[in-house]
Amino acid sequence: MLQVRSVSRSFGEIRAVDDVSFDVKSGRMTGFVGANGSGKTTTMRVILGVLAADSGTVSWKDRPVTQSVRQRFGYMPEERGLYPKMKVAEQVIYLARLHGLDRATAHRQTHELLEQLDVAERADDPVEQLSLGNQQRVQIAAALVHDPEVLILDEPFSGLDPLAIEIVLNVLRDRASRGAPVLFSSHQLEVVERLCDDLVIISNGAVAASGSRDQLRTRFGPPRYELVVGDDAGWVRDIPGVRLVELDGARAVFDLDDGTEAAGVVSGAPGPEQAVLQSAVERGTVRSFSPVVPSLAEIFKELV
Ligand SMILES: Nc1ncnc2c1ncn2[C@@H]1O[C@H](COP(=O)(O)OP(=O)(O)OP(=O)(O)O)[C@@H](O)[C@H]1O
Repeated sequence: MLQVRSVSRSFGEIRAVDDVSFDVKSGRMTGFVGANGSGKTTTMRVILGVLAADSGTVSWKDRPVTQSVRQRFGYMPEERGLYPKMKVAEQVIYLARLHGLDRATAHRQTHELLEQLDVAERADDPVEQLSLGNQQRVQIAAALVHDPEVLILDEPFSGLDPLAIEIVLNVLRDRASRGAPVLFSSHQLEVVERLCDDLVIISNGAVAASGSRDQLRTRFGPPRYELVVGDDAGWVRDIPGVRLVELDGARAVFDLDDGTEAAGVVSGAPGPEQAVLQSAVERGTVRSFSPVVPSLAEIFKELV
C-alpha cells in the first residue's frame, strides 16, 4: 500500500496541498478528482519526489519512499515529455534502458505495450507525426515499460477518444490486477466512476472525502428512491415524510425528508419509502421500486 500522510506544500502564499492523507491500495485503481487548481498535480509530484513536501510523508510497503524506491514507480506527468523527433519504439526503449532494463527486455516490453495500446504500427514513426491521442498512448507506454510497482498517472485519459479510453483502461486494469496500486487523476468523472475502485476527492488542497467508490455513493447520497407504477404516480407527493424530486407520469423519484430514516435504519420502524411502496401496491401495478445511488458527478457537486 502507498500511504500519503499529512502532506502539505505551499507556493509562497498559496497552500496548494494542505495536510493531505490517503492510501492507494495494492491491486486497486484509485481515482483522484478535484476542480482545477485543487492540488492533484502537486500531490502527485510530491509522491514522485519531483517536488519536496513542506511536511508530511509518503511511504510504500511501510517504508519511506526514497529515490531508489521511486525508480520502481511509473509516472505519467501532466506535462507530456516525449522527444518529438525520436521514433516511437526507439524512445520507449530508451526510457526503459534509463530504468535499468537490459536491451532485450526493453525491446520486448516496448513492443508488447505498443501492441496492447494499439499503436504498434506507428513504432517506426517520429512521435511528432502521431495524433495527440496516439502520442498520449506512447506516453502511457513510457510510464509502464519498466513494469513499475506503483503507477501514478496525471490525466491519462485526457484527449483520448472512447475507443482509446477502453484500450488504456484495460491496460491499467491489467496492471492493477497484477498487484500494482494505480493512482490516476481525471476530470472525466464518468470515466473515473466506471474505472476506479477507490476515490480521493480533493478540494482547495484538502481531502474532502476518500474511500471505496461504493461506500462514498452510499455515504453521500440522500436516501432516494424511484417508483414506476401502472398509471399516474402523482399521489406520492402526499405521503408524509417524502419529498417528490421528479414526476414523469407513472414514474416518481423521491427523497426522504431531512431527518427521516429509511426502513431498518432505526430498528423496527418502517420508513416512509415503505409507505409509498405499500400505497403503490394497494393502488395497482408496481413496475419497479428501487433505491437510486448518486453518480460521482452528483457527489462531486456536493463536495467541491
Ligand atoms: N510551481 C508552482 N508555482 C506556484 N504555484 C503553483 C505551482 N504549482 C502549482 N501551483 C498552484 O498550486 C495550486 C494547486 O495546483 P495543482 O496543479 O496541484 O492543481 P490541480 O488539481 O492539478 O489542477 P488541474 O486540475 O488544473 O491540473 C494552484 O493554485 C496552482 O496555481
